[in-house]
Amino acid sequence: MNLAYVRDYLRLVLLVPILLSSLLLSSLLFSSLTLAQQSDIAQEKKNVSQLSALAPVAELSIDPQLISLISLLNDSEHDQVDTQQTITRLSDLIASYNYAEQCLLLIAKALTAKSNQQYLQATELFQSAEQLFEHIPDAQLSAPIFSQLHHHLAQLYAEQADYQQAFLQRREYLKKYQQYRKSKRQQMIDSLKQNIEVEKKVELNEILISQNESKARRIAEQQAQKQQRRYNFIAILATTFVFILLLFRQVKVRNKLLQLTKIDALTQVYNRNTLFEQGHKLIADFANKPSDFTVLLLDLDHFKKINDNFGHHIGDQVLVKCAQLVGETMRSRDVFARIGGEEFAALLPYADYNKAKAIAERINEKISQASFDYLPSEQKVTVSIGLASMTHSNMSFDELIHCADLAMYQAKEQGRNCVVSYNKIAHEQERRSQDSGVE
Ligand SMILES: Nc1nc2c(ncn2[C@@H]2O[C@H](COP(=O)(O)OP(=O)(O)OP(=O)(O)O)[C@@H](O)[C@H]2O)c(=O)[nH]1
Repeated sequence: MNLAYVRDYLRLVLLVPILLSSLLLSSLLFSSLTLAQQSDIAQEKKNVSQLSALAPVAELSIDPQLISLISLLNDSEHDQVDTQQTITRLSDLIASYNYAEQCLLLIAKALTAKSNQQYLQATELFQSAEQLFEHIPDAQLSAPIFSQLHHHLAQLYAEQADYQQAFLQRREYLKKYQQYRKSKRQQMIDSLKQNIEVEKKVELNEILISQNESKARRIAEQQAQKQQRRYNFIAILATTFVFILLLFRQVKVRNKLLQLTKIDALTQVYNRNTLFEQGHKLIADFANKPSDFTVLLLDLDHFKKINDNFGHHIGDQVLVKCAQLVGETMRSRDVFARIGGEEFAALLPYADYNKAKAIAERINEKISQASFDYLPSEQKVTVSIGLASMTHSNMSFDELIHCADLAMYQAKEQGRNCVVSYNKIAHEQERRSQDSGVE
């Protein structure tokens, strides 16, 4: 009991002189303040109280000049005159400053006072600055530029042997420092996350771009293929067209050649081959189905004289004209041909003797009465015609032609420009032979 009592007593005895000496020191320091400095502090306090009326919550903007001023002051080798001038200059802007800027200006002044070892004044300035903390967002206060206030206050309190306050300030400083580190770390994490997100987005964007490119390439390829198919189709179409054109041309040429083999080049009527071909065919048809069939053989009279007198080319024109005149007399089913030189033949199916004779006489009349522009008017062109009709179905075409030929020669003998029927000759011959037999 006694020992504890003695210990408490000693503590009290030690504490009282410490308190007394600190009070004495404070009063001495206080008295050393100049009147001007006191008025400064008063002004600062007034400004603080005025600004307290406003209460912005969002992070406050800070004049960059203040930031560089504080960092200069934190440099132990700073130019005091220069920094003092800056403080004075920036103090003029106090009316336009927000809480944070006000606070930093106070911190700057406090740092100046502290470096000038005006600890009491520095403490008061730091305290005034601290009062503004309630108007500044917590996140902003954890920044070293603000939180250093606690560090300096801790030093100043320790200097003034106010260890409790020093401890509290130190603790506050560490707390804010931790907060600041934490928020910085979080910021870094957020920034990394953001970077990762951005990278992901960039990657995704690149994938999308490459997908779009490959899609565009695919579309272009498809279009090129489509175009190629179109070209191929056009090429095939053009080739087919040309092929068909050539085929038609070929057919046309072939027909032309075929026609040339059938047609007489000068008179454009059938030639000898066609006549015999058609004649054999008609004879074969009539063998199955007997009907009237007559052949005319025509030979121009004294044609040699025409050639000799007027020239071969005039002879040719006479041949052409005569062929044309005979052609006009033919029926659609008749076959008319030039069998050589100035000799022609006509096949008249379904024509009996009388009908054929009428046709032959019509031909005779037409040619003899025709006018030939290139011949003198007195020059007449006549034709001798031999006529032979089928008398029985066993008669061959060659026989029929031969009979017509005989009749034609008879017509020549009778003085030309006439029609002679083989049937009549045969009949005459028969009658003569009968007469001679009777005699
Ligand atoms: N211009 C021309 N003359 C031809 C052609 N073919 C044959 N001749 C001529 O026809 C003439 C036939 O003469 P001929 O056989 O003596 O008969 P023709 O003078 O008509 O006397 P007839 O038949 O007895 O009336 C010949 O002079 C041939 O040269 C031809 O294509 N063109």
